[in-house]
Amino acid sequence: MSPRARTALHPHATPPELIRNFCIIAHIDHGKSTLADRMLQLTGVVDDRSMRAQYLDRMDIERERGITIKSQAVRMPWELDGTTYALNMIDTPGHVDFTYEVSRSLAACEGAVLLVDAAQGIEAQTLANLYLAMENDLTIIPVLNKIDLPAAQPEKYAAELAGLIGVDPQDCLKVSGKTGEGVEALLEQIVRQLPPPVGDPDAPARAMIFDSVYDTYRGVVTYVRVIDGNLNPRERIVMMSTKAQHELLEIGVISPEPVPSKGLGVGEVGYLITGVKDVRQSRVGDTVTNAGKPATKALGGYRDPKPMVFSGLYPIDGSDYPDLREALDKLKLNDAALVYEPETSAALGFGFRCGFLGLLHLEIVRERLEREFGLDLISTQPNVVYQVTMEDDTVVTVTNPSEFPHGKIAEVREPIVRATILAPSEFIGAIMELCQGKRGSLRGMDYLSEDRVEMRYTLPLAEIVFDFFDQLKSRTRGYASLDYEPDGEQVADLVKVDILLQGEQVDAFSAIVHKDKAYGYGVMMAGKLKELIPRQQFEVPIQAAVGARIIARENIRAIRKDVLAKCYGGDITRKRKLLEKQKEGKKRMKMVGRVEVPQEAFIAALSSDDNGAKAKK
Ligand SMILES: Nc1nc2c(ncn2[C@@H]2O[C@H](COP(=O)(O)OP(=O)(O)OP(=O)(O)O)[C@@H](O)[C@H]2O)c(=O)[nH]1
Repeated sequence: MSPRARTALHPHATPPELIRNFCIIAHIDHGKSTLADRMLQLTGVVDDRSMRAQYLDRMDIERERGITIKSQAVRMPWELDGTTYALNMIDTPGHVDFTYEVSRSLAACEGAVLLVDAAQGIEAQTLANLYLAMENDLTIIPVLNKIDLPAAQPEKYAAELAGLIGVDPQDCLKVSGKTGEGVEALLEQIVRQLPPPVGDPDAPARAMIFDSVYDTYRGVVTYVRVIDGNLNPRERIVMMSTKAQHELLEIGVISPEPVPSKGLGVGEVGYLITGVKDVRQSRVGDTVTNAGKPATKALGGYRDPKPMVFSGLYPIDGSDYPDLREALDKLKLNDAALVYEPETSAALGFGFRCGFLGLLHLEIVRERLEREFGLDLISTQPNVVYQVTMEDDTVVTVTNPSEFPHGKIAEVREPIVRATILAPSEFIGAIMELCQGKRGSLRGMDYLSEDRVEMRYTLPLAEIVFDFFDQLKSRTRGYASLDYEPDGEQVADLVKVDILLQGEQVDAFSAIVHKDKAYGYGVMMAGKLKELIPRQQFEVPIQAAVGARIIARENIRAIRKDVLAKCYGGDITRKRKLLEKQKEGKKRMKMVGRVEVPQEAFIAALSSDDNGAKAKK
C-alpha cells in the first residue's frame, strides 16, 4: 500500500482513541534509531527495498557520526484486534547536549519506551531521560534491547530496570532492534498500555509548535502536535505569540515522507506549510490557532534553553558576513537552542558571539553552517558565562573574555553543574581523582547493584565541557557514563589571561581560566604562536599576561626578507612584479600592531583539536 493510500483510511482527522503518541528514550548508542528502523519496516511505512540504516537520521552529519541530533516524528499504522491505530513515534537524540530536543519531544507524547542495552545496563542518560519522562507524566514501557548479543544479560538488567521504575522484572520487554525479535510485541504493548491523547475536539484549535525547518522550495515547514480542535487546509491560522495570520496551504503527516491530509485533529502530530519565508514567523513553543474561531489562551510553551558555552564565529572571508547572518537565522529555526549576536574582534573582524548547549552542539552548528550554507568559519576559544561583581556592586555578565572588566573586582562567579557518573565500582578511585583535579566536590554515592555505582558530584561547568568526558572514558576503559544539569553558580578564583604580540593585546586569544591554570594556558598559547607566526623584520615578543603581570614569554627572532635580493642589476618590471606579489601575500595577513599574522595562524591557534577542546561523543 502506498503512503497516500494508507492515510486515505482516515480522510479527516483520526479519532483520538485510535492515536498513540510515544517516544523512545535511551542512553546514547543503546539502539533507539535501530529500533525505530525496525518499527518503520514492520508497520510497512518503509518497504524493505527503500530501507536504509538509521532511516530517520536525515542529516548527513547524523549518519556519518551515527548519532541522532534532531528529533523526528513519524506516523505508523498498526493493526490490533481488527482496529487500525495511528502510532506517532518521535525519535530523540541521546547526547546530553541535546536534552532540550528530548524534553520538547516528551511534551508531545503520552508515553515513552525506555530502552536499555541488555549488555550494558542502566547508564547516566537512561536516568536523566527517565526523570524527564516522569516529570512529563508519561506512561513508561521498560524495554531491554540487543538481546541477540552474546554478552546480553537481560535477566540481570531487567531486575535493575524494574527496581528503578518500580515494576515487576517480568514486565520489562525484551527485544532486538537488529533482528526484529520482540518488536511486534512491543508495538502491541504500545497500543495497549499507552493512554490515547485527550483534548476537546469542539474547542477552538490549539496546536503546539515543537519544531520547524526551512525548505528552499516550500518555505517554513512547521511541526505541530494538536491539543484541542482541528486544523484544516485552506483555513486561516494565527500564531498566538506574534498574532501573525497565514493561510494553511498544506497540512499533513510524516509517514515517512510528508503526506498531505485533509486535516489534523486532537492528539495528532503533523506538519503545516503556509508559504511563509520569514523564519521568525514560526517560533518553537508557540501555539497555532484558527483565525475564524481563535483560542483565548495559549498553551504552556517550553522553557527557553539556556546556552552554556559561548564562542565567536567569524567568516574566514570577511565578505561572507551577511551570508553568515542569514545562515544563522535559518539554522536557528531548526535549532531553537542556538543564540547569537553580532560582535567584532580587532583580530578577526565582524562575526557573531554564539551560545551553545555544549561543545558537541558547537561543533555540529559549525559543521552545519559550513556544509549546508557553504561558509568557511573560524571559531574562537569556547568559554562559559561568568558573573563579575565589582566593588561598587555593579554586576557584569561576561560571555566573551574581552568583556572581562578592568578595575576593582569583588568576586567572579562561574556556573556549576550537578553531575551524575555511573560506572563499575572498581573505578571509584580513578573517578574521584579525576573529579578532584577538576575542582569537583562529591555530593553522594549509591550502589545500583553490587558492582555498579552512581556517583554525584558538583563540578564547575568550565571544567566539564572540555575534555572531562574523554578523560573519564579513558580512565574507566570506556565503562563510565556521564550526565549533568546546571546547578547555579559559585565564587571562584578566576583570572583573565591576555596574549600580547609586541605589547599589543590580541583579543581572540584571551581566556578566562582558574588562577592555577593561568600559567599553563599562557605557556601553551605563547609556544603555539611562536610556531605559527612567521618571522618578521624585527623581533616579536609573545607574552602572556594576567593584568599587568607577565606570566610567560617567547620570542620570534627577526629576519629581513628582501624579495629583491636575487634581482641584481635587473630590469625594473621584474622588480615591480615581485613587489606586487609580496603585496598580494600581505592581503591575507592581519596586522596586530606592526606584526603581520597570517589568517592561518589564527585558525591553527584556535583550532579545537589542539587546545584540548575536543567535543565528546
Ligand atoms: N547486536 C545488536 N546491535 C544493535 C542492536 N540495536 C542497535 N545495535 C547497534 O548499536 C549501535 C547503536 O545503535 P543506534 O540505533 O545508532 O543507537 P542510538 O541509541 O539511536 O544512538 P543515538 O541516536 O546516537 O542516541 C549501532 O552500532 C547498532 O548497529 C541490537 O538489537 N543488537
